[in-house]
Amino acid sequence: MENEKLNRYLYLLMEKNKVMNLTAIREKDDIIVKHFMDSMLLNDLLKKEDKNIIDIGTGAGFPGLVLAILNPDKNFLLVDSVKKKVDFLNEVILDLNLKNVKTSDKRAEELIKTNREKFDVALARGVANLRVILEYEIPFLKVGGRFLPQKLNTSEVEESRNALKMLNSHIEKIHEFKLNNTEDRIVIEIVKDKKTSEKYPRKTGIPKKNPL
Ligand SMILES: C[S@@+](CC[C@H](N)C(=O)[O-])C[C@H]1O[C@@H](n2cnc3c(N)ncnc32)[C@H](O)[C@@H]1O
Repeated sequence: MENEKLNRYLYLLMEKNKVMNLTAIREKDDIIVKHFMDSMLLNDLLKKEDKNIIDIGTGAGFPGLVLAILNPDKNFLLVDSVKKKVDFLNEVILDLNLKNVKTSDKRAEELIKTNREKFDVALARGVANLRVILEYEIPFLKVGGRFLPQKLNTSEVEESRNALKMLNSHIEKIHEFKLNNTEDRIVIEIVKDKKTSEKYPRKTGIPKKNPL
């Protein structure tokens, strides 16, 4: 059942990619490894009690839509500020009859106004530097919630110390994976310790222009 849905999603992605630039990765086997398997690395890090999950800058649905298919008992909000990408996500959600996924084409800095401290888990893959995505994501988390950004290595961790402090969060663990038994991948497990000041995230564009 899940496999059928993942296959259909792969098919819809490849079809749409012929007419619009959803992903620069075009070969089927590469899409399976670099998008689908890479997203699945997160699955074992999700806990039974994680019910509400947000994926900011999801693009064509990675990692959020893959995880939503694998976890029909959890609610996912997939966010991307590019409307045509969200239109594609909505087509897939309708086609696969997914009941646990909602979408938004707002920027994170706008969407926060109605979604502050509502999520158990936040996700981001390939969206921006760790310092920047911390400011986008931590305000959406409940106290005790976890942000699980995917990165290729730990090079952005040191310069993110100030952002972690300002956002009352700490790194709990760095999880190391081998994608397809070859490429290194990491997931940084970040826990929110206390409420986030209402001044974060700052206005649209500022987190990226002038990171914490
Ligand atoms: C490089 S793509 C990565 C897409 C997907 N996560 C993946 O790994 O294939 C980054 C996406 O983040 C979106 N994005 C960047 N900043 C954003 C923000 N502040 N709010 C919402 N979406 C944002 C962009 O529109 C873009 O589609």
